[in-house]
Amino acid sequence: MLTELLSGWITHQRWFAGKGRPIDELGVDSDVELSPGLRHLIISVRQAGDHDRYQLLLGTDGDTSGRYSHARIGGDYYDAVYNPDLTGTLLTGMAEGRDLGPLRFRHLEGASIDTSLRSLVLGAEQSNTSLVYGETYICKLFRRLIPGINPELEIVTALARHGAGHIAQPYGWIETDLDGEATTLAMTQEFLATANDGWSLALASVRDLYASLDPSAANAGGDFSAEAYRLGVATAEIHHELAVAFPTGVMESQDVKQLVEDQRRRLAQAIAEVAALAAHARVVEDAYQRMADVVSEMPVQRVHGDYHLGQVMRTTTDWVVLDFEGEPGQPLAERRALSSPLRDVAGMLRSFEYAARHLLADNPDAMALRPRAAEWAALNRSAFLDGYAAGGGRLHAQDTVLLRALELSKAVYEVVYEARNRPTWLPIPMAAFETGR
Ligand SMILES: Nc1ncnc2c1ncn2[C@@H]1O[C@H](COP(=O)(O)OP(=O)(O)O)[C@@H](O)[C@H]1O
Ligand SMILES: O=P(O)(O)O[C@H]1O[C@H](CO)[C@@H](O[C@H]2O[C@H](CO)[C@@H](O)[C@H](O)[C@H]2O)[C@H](O)[C@H]1O
Repeated sequence: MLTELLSGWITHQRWFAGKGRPIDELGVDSDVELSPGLRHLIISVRQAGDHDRYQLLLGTDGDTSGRYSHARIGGDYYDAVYNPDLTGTLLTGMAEGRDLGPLRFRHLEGASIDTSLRSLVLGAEQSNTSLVYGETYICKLFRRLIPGINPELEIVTALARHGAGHIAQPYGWIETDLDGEATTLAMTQEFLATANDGWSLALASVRDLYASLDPSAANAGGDFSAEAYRLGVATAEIHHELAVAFPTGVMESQDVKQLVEDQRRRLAQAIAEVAALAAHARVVEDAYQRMADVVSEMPVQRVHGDYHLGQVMRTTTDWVVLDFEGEPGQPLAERRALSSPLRDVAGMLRSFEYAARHLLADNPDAMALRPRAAEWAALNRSAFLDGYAAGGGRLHAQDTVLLRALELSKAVYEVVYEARNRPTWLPIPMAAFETGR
């Protein structure tokens, strides 16, 4: 039976958020034939009181033995995102503004979409699945569905309307109604074919530093700091554009204290899930307390919300920011809430730490390289912050306290994320609580 096959298969998918917990029930909420051999499913997964919905493209043309055996779900079914003979229907639907049962395919006003292009699945570590059509479009299928308009679509279309730079142009989307709310299922954007993502560029620089005889991060051939500076400038500019396109506000002391309480609750939840974090609770608590004591007025606005080196791409001319979705797994209201732009700054600073430390794992010279890793992270941290200030980003004296608390808060989130998804990476965020910064 299809639901049994899906229960066995879904737990092995990178984007499945309920790993490690048994599935109590899996049901099909919506099943729409998009074209012969291709069905669009929305499924409900119930686990220990939690209810999550996911979408998938189900290939039913029986081609599971050969080309799509790697995507086999079971029986004659497979994950049809891998079949370019079938996925063209998504582009055609958006280009033509089709309605198929409960599914609505839409394009932006004036956008013309080339429907002849064939897709490939992007082979990235992802929470969603992206299809690249030719070298022109990227269509991201949001796997785990949260009722409401996806913040990515909301933000990118608003920024495009304001003529903002630093974004990949949006073309179209697919939506349906979930719990009575219009809910984004997929979104198509310009594919930046010649760009490199920040994570690979940063790792190339770290690799170069570790291999070089010159012990200084600034002198090594793959110095990243000029890019970190430009990224800081671009980040400040995108924050400015977000502040123009959406409402802004100032959080008063009382609300800051409430925010700190929320962070404390998240820390307690994280400790309940990852016991090793308990040993570091004091460091995090102290930083949160300082935030509650010192931060009296905090400017807030729409932000990226899950900003890291994997979310930014260097084109030949500039940095482009992707994936304005916020932290996957957080409730939509939280992801859309106004927040300090320094949350994004903190996210990127954490990412420099990740890049520096990632290549130490399994490295026989790890002990000797540790000071270089620290130097690389410090150099790029400071270049990014300089760029952020130069680009008009707000960074004042009291912000040091806020930034520290936000960095540790992000590290707490990362501990849970890694424990669930990549346990061997856990030491990277754990190290955040040991440094004396
Ligand atoms: N518009 C784009 N052009 C080129 N590559 C992209 C584009 N959007 C995403 N990517 C690639 O896909 C990766 C993951 O994209 P992202 O939007 O962060 O997905 P997810 O939400 O699943 O993490 C990026 O790191 C980048 O390599
Ligand atoms: O990009 P996503 O929206 O899927 O974000 C999630 O996955 C990220 C990893 O893919 C994760 O980011 C963490 O690992 C990165 C290196 O892979 C590192 O650069 C980031 O600083 C670190 O937070 C992100 O937290 C998670 O939400």
